[in-house]
Amino acid sequence: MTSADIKLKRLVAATFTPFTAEGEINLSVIGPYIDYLKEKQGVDSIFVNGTTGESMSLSVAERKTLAEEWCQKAKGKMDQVIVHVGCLSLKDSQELAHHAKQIGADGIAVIAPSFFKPTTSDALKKFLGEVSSAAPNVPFYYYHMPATTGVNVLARDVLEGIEELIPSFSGLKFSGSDLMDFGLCVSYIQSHCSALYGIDEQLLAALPFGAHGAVGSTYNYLGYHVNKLLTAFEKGDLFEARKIQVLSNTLLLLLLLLFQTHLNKQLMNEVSGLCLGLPRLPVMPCPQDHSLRLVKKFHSLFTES
Ligand SMILES: CC(=O)N[C@@H]([C@@H](O)[C@H](O)[C@H](O)CO)[C@@H](O)CC(=O)C(=O)O
Repeated sequence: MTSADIKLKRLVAATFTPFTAEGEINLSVIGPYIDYLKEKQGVDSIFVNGTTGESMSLSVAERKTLAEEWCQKAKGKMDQVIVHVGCLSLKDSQELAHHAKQIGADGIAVIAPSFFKPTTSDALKKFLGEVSSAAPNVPFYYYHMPATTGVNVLARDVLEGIEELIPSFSGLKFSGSDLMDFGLCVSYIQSHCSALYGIDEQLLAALPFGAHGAVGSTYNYLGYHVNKLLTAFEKGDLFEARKIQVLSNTLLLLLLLLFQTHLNKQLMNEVSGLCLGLPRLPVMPCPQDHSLRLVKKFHSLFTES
């Protein structure tokens, strides 16, 4: 049995891209980062070069180098590495998809292009199909994120008939707040496919709709706690599950009030002790007073209780 036969479930950390002080990608942190996720957060799968990983600010060459390192260092440690290969250019996406296949990625994910936007589900499906044709046997995930891409096509319309176009279709990462659409996607997909929810602050609401797991940035530093939320939900202990969701949302409320990718990354730097560096422009570095407030909140909620 290969990892491709194993359904993607539970928590998947959307990883940050480590940068050096000079703003170059920093491969040396990736090994320790994977160990940290596994040992301290109980996270067994990763989603690399996504939104949290600032993929759209990386060159194709950087994305390849990073994907290679993540896959190599994750071998024998992580269950699955999903490489996001979506780009504005179909050619770039195909090149990354083909590369992901060569390096043995467990899956690829593709977000809708957001400059020239597909305006119909058919146009979007055609784009996704063309990307997957560059890596035909690699499990394929559609990455739905309408608020960020501005592509307001219902996910269930994208999924309709997708297996004919993409035989390797394996599921979707749904980073949208329309739970009706999400629920319909869950009921539509085949049993070997995964529906992964991507708005961390609403995870508990997505579980009764049938989410098989979740992909998100906060599982980098809250994985340990959110794993307990999943277990509580599975046991039917909604009181405990709600308690954990509210605790994590109390932190996220502050994060969202001040939100920018920079803060999220800074929080991960502080909590994990890893040196992931600053984000890349146009994302600005985190003002120190914000980061101090956030770290204080994190400790008061999660380490002092
Ligand atoms: C807009 C955004 O960054 N969304 C995050 C969430 O995990 C998000 O950070 C979290 O829900 C806090 O708002 C993920 O959906 C993104 C993600 O999984 C990725 O990095 O590809």
